[in-house]
Amino acid sequence: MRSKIVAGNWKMNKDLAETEVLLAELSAKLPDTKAEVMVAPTFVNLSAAVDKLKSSSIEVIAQNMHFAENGAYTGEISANMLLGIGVDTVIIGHSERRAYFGETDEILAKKVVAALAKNMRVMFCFGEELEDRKSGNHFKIVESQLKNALFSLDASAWSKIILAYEPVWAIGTGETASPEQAQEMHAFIRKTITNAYDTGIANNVSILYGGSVKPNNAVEIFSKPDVDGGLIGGASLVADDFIAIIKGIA
Ligand SMILES: O=C(CO)COP(=O)(O)O
Repeated sequence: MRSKIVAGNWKMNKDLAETEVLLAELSAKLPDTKAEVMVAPTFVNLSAAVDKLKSSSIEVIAQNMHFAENGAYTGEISANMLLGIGVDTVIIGHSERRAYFGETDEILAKKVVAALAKNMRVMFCFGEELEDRKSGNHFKIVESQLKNALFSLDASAWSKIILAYEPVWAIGTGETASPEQAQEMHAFIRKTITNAYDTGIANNVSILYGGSVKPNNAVEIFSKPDVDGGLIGGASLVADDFIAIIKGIA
Protein backbone atom coordinates (compact mmCIF):
# COMPACT_ATOMS: atom_id res chain seq x y z
CA MET A 1 0.00 0.00 0.00
CA ARG A 2 1.23 3.49 -0.75
CA SER A 3 2.48 5.67 2.07
CA LYS A 4 1.40 9.11 3.23
CA ILE A 5 4.18 11.67 2.95
CA VAL A 6 4.61 15.28 4.00
CA ALA A 7 7.81 16.85 2.72
CA GLY A 8 9.19 20.35 3.20
CA ASN A 9 11.12 21.82 0.30
CA TRP A 10 13.13 24.61 1.85
CA LYS A 11 14.46 25.81 -1.51
CA MET A 12 17.23 28.46 -1.13
CA ASN A 13 16.26 29.38 2.43
CA LYS A 14 17.81 28.96 5.87
CA ASP A 15 21.51 29.26 6.60
CA LEU A 16 23.21 26.79 8.93
CA ALA A 17 22.20 28.47 12.18
CA GLU A 18 18.60 28.85 11.00
CA THR A 19 18.56 25.26 9.79
CA GLU A 20 19.60 24.00 13.21
CA VAL A 21 16.95 26.08 14.95
CA LEU A 22 14.16 24.91 12.65
CA LEU A 23 15.20 21.26 12.87
CA ALA A 24 15.36 21.39 16.66
CA GLU A 25 11.87 22.87 16.74
CA LEU A 26 10.51 20.31 14.30
CA SER A 27 12.01 17.36 16.19
CA ALA A 28 10.65 18.65 19.47
CA LYS A 29 7.14 19.23 18.14
CA LEU A 30 6.78 16.34 15.70
CA PRO A 31 3.41 14.72 16.37
CA ASP A 32 2.62 11.04 16.23
CA THR A 33 1.77 10.58 12.58
CA LYS A 34 1.40 7.86 10.04
CA ALA A 35 2.98 10.16 7.46
CA GLU A 36 6.61 9.89 6.46
CA VAL A 37 8.00 13.34 7.19
CA MET A 38 10.85 14.72 5.08
CA VAL A 39 12.76 17.98 4.83
CA ALA A 40 14.95 19.19 1.98
CA PRO A 41 17.44 21.82 3.16
CA THR A 42 19.98 23.37 0.83
CA PHE A 43 22.96 21.18 -0.18
CA VAL A 44 25.46 22.91 2.11
CA ASN A 45 23.37 22.09 5.17
CA LEU A 46 22.43 18.51 4.33
CA SER A 47 25.20 16.93 6.39
CA ALA A 48 24.40 19.02 9.42
CA ALA A 49 20.70 18.21 9.01
CA VAL A 50 21.39 14.46 8.81
CA ASP A 51 23.47 14.74 11.95
CA LYS A 52 20.88 16.80 13.79
CA LEU A 53 18.07 14.36 12.89
CA LYS A 54 20.01 11.18 13.74
CA SER A 55 17.54 10.13 16.38
CA SER A 56 14.46 11.59 14.71
CA SER A 57 12.07 9.93 12.26
CA ILE A 58 12.30 12.96 9.97
CA GLU A 59 14.15 12.08 6.78
CA VAL A 60 16.56 14.50 5.13
CA ILE A 61 16.23 14.60 1.35
CA ALA A 62 17.99 16.56 -1.41
CA GLN A 63 16.47 19.19 -3.70
CA ASN A 64 18.34 18.14 -6.82
CA MET A 65 21.31 16.16 -8.18
CA HIS A 66 23.29 15.81 -11.38
CA PHE A 67 22.95 12.78 -13.64
CA ALA A 68 26.69 12.16 -14.05
CA GLU A 69 28.61 9.92 -11.63
CA ASN A 70 31.28 12.59 -11.25
CA GLY A 71 33.40 14.82 -13.46
CA ALA A 72 33.80 18.37 -14.71
CA TYR A 73 30.42 19.80 -13.72
CA THR A 74 31.29 22.82 -11.61
CA GLY A 75 28.76 23.50 -8.89
CA GLU A 76 26.96 20.18 -9.22
CA ILE A 77 26.30 17.28 -6.83
CA SER A 78 26.22 13.56 -7.64
CA ALA A 79 24.13 10.70 -6.31
CA ASN A 80 27.19 9.20 -4.63
CA MET A 81 27.88 12.45 -2.79
CA LEU A 82 24.34 12.41 -1.39
CA LEU A 83 24.52 8.75 -0.46
CA GLY A 84 27.88 9.34 1.18
CA ILE A 85 26.31 11.68 3.73
CA GLY A 86 23.27 9.48 4.32
CA VAL A 87 20.76 11.09 1.94
CA ASP A 88 19.00 8.56 -0.27
CA THR A 89 15.93 10.42 -1.50
CA VAL A 90 16.14 13.23 -4.04
CA ILE A 91 13.65 15.68 -5.55
CA ILE A 92 13.92 15.75 -9.34
CA GLY A 93 12.06 17.98 -11.79
CA HIS A 94 10.96 20.83 -9.57
CA SER A 95 9.32 23.54 -11.68
CA GLU A 96 11.94 26.05 -10.52
CA ARG A 97 14.67 23.77 -11.89
CA ARG A 98 12.75 23.50 -15.15
CA ALA A 99 12.05 27.24 -15.39
CA TYR A 100 15.28 28.82 -14.14
CA PHE A 101 17.91 26.18 -14.85
CA GLY A 102 16.77 24.86 -18.20
CA GLU A 103 16.02 21.34 -17.04
CA THR A 104 14.16 19.61 -19.84
CA ASP A 105 12.24 16.34 -19.74
CA GLU A 106 15.27 14.74 -21.38
CA ILE A 107 17.66 15.93 -18.67
CA LEU A 108 15.18 14.93 -15.97
CA ALA A 109 14.83 11.44 -17.44
CA LYS A 110 18.61 11.07 -17.16
CA LYS A 111 18.58 12.26 -13.56
CA VAL A 112 15.84 9.80 -12.66
CA VAL A 113 17.76 6.92 -14.23
CA ALA A 114 20.97 7.99 -12.46
CA ALA A 115 19.29 8.19 -9.05
CA LEU A 116 17.52 4.85 -9.47
CA ALA A 117 20.75 3.21 -10.61
CA LYS A 118 22.11 4.07 -7.16
CA ASN A 119 18.98 2.72 -5.52
CA MET A 120 17.88 6.17 -4.42
CA ARG A 121 14.26 7.16 -4.01
CA VAL A 122 13.08 9.83 -6.46
CA MET A 123 10.45 12.43 -5.67
CA PHE A 124 9.51 13.48 -9.18
CA CYS A 125 7.82 16.87 -9.59
CA PHE A 126 5.72 17.98 -12.52
CA GLY A 127 2.72 20.18 -13.24
CA GLU A 128 1.22 22.55 -15.74
CA GLU A 129 1.63 26.32 -16.16
CA LEU A 130 -1.27 28.71 -15.82
CA GLU A 131 -1.80 29.04 -19.58
CA ASP A 132 -2.03 25.26 -19.93
CA ARG A 133 -4.71 25.19 -17.25
CA LYS A 134 -6.59 28.07 -18.90
CA SER A 135 -6.48 26.47 -22.34
CA GLY A 136 -7.57 23.12 -20.95
CA ASN A 137 -4.25 21.54 -21.93
CA HIS A 138 -3.25 20.62 -18.38
CA PHE A 139 -3.99 16.90 -18.64
CA LYS A 140 -2.03 16.60 -21.87
CA ILE A 141 0.95 18.47 -20.42
CA VAL A 142 1.05 16.37 -17.27
CA GLU A 143 0.74 13.18 -19.27
CA SER A 144 3.67 14.18 -21.49
CA GLN A 145 5.84 15.17 -18.51
CA LEU A 146 5.26 11.75 -16.96
CA LYS A 147 5.74 9.89 -20.22
CA ASN A 148 8.95 11.70 -21.18
CA ALA A 149 10.69 11.31 -17.83
CA LEU A 150 9.27 8.13 -16.33
CA PHE A 151 7.47 5.80 -18.67
CA SER A 152 10.62 4.20 -20.07
CA LEU A 153 11.42 2.85 -16.61
CA ASP A 154 11.01 -0.83 -15.82
CA ALA A 155 7.95 -1.61 -13.75
CA SER A 156 10.22 -2.66 -10.88
CA ALA A 157 11.64 0.88 -10.61
CA TRP A 158 8.30 2.29 -9.51
CA SER A 159 8.67 1.13 -5.91
CA LYS A 160 11.32 3.88 -5.67
CA ILE A 161 9.20 6.66 -7.19
CA ILE A 162 7.16 9.27 -5.35
CA LEU A 163 5.20 11.72 -7.49
CA ALA A 164 4.59 15.36 -6.61
CA TYR A 165 2.00 17.15 -8.70
CA GLU A 166 2.74 20.85 -8.41
CA PRO A 167 0.72 23.13 -10.69
CA VAL A 168 3.12 25.98 -11.43
CA TRP A 169 0.39 28.60 -11.00
CA ALA A 170 -0.11 27.49 -7.39
CA ILE A 171 3.55 27.57 -6.31
CA GLY A 172 4.38 30.42 -3.98
CA THR A 173 1.37 32.36 -5.23
CA GLY A 174 -1.03 31.75 -2.37
CA GLU A 175 -3.39 30.35 -4.98
CA THR A 176 -4.06 26.67 -4.33
CA ALA A 177 -5.62 24.13 -6.59
CA SER A 178 -8.99 23.36 -5.07
CA PRO A 179 -9.20 19.97 -3.39
CA GLU A 180 -11.44 18.92 -6.31
CA GLN A 181 -8.89 20.09 -8.91
CA ALA A 182 -6.14 18.23 -7.07
CA GLN A 183 -8.23 15.07 -6.80
CA GLU A 184 -9.22 15.26 -10.47
CA MET A 185 -5.58 15.52 -11.57
CA HIS A 186 -4.32 12.87 -9.15
CA ALA A 187 -6.96 10.44 -10.39
CA PHE A 188 -5.94 11.25 -13.96
CA ILE A 189 -2.29 10.58 -13.06
CA ARG A 190 -3.20 7.18 -11.63
CA LYS A 191 -5.21 6.36 -14.75
CA THR A 192 -2.29 7.39 -16.95
CA ILE A 193 0.06 5.13 -14.98
CA THR A 194 -2.45 2.29 -15.20
CA ASN A 195 -2.48 2.68 -18.98
CA ALA A 196 1.32 2.76 -19.19
CA TYR A 197 1.91 -0.03 -16.64
CA ASP A 198 -0.89 -1.54 -14.54
CA THR A 199 -3.28 -0.84 -11.70
CA GLY A 200 -0.94 -2.33 -9.10
CA ILE A 201 1.77 0.22 -9.86
CA ALA A 202 -0.74 3.07 -10.15
CA ASN A 203 -2.29 2.27 -6.79
CA ASN A 204 1.00 1.81 -4.99
CA VAL A 205 2.67 5.07 -5.95
CA SER A 206 2.29 7.98 -3.53
CA ILE A 207 1.12 11.15 -5.28
CA LEU A 208 1.71 14.33 -3.31
CA TYR A 209 0.15 17.69 -4.02
CA GLY A 210 2.27 20.84 -3.87
CA GLY A 211 1.40 24.50 -4.31
CA SER A 212 0.47 26.88 -1.49
CA VAL A 213 -0.45 24.14 0.99
CA LYS A 214 -1.04 25.87 4.32
CA PRO A 215 -2.40 24.83 7.71
CA ASN A 216 -5.83 26.13 6.73
CA ASN A 217 -6.22 24.10 3.53
CA ALA A 218 -4.14 20.96 4.20
CA VAL A 219 -6.87 18.85 5.82
CA GLU A 220 -9.27 19.30 2.94
CA ILE A 221 -6.65 18.65 0.26
CA PHE A 222 -5.25 15.60 2.08
CA SER A 223 -8.74 14.17 2.57
CA LYS A 224 -9.05 13.46 -1.14
CA PRO A 225 -8.64 9.76 -1.92
CA ASP A 226 -5.86 10.11 -4.51
CA VAL A 227 -3.87 12.74 -2.60
CA ASP A 228 -1.27 11.00 -0.44
CA GLY A 229 0.23 14.05 1.20
CA GLY A 230 2.02 17.21 0.24
CA LEU A 231 5.22 18.86 -0.88
CA ILE A 232 5.32 22.10 1.04
CA GLY A 233 7.36 25.20 0.24
CA GLY A 234 6.80 28.42 2.19
CA ALA A 235 4.84 26.89 5.05
CA SER A 236 7.58 24.32 5.72
CA LEU A 237 9.89 27.14 6.80
CA VAL A 238 7.78 27.86 9.89
CA ALA A 239 7.84 25.00 12.39
CA ASP A 240 4.31 25.49 13.71
CA ASP A 241 2.84 25.69 10.21
CA PHE A 242 4.67 22.60 8.99
CA ILE A 243 3.63 20.67 12.11
CA ALA A 244 0.02 21.77 11.65
CA ILE A 245 0.15 20.53 8.04
CA ILE A 246 1.57 17.18 9.15
CA LYS A 247 -1.33 16.91 11.58
CA GLY A 248 -3.63 17.33 8.59
CA ILE A 249 -2.80 13.78 7.49
CA ALA A 250 -5.58 11.61 8.83
O1 LIG B 1 7.22 24.44 -4.75
C1 LIG B 1 6.66 23.99 -3.76
C2 LIG B 1 7.20 22.82 -3.06
O2 LIG B 1 8.17 22.19 -3.83
C3 LIG B 1 5.45 24.64 -3.20
O3 LIG B 1 5.80 25.89 -2.71
P1 LIG B 1 4.74 26.75 -1.87
O4 LIG B 1 4.17 25.81 -0.82
O5 LIG B 1 5.53 27.87 -1.28
O6 LIG B 1 3.69 27.19 -2.83
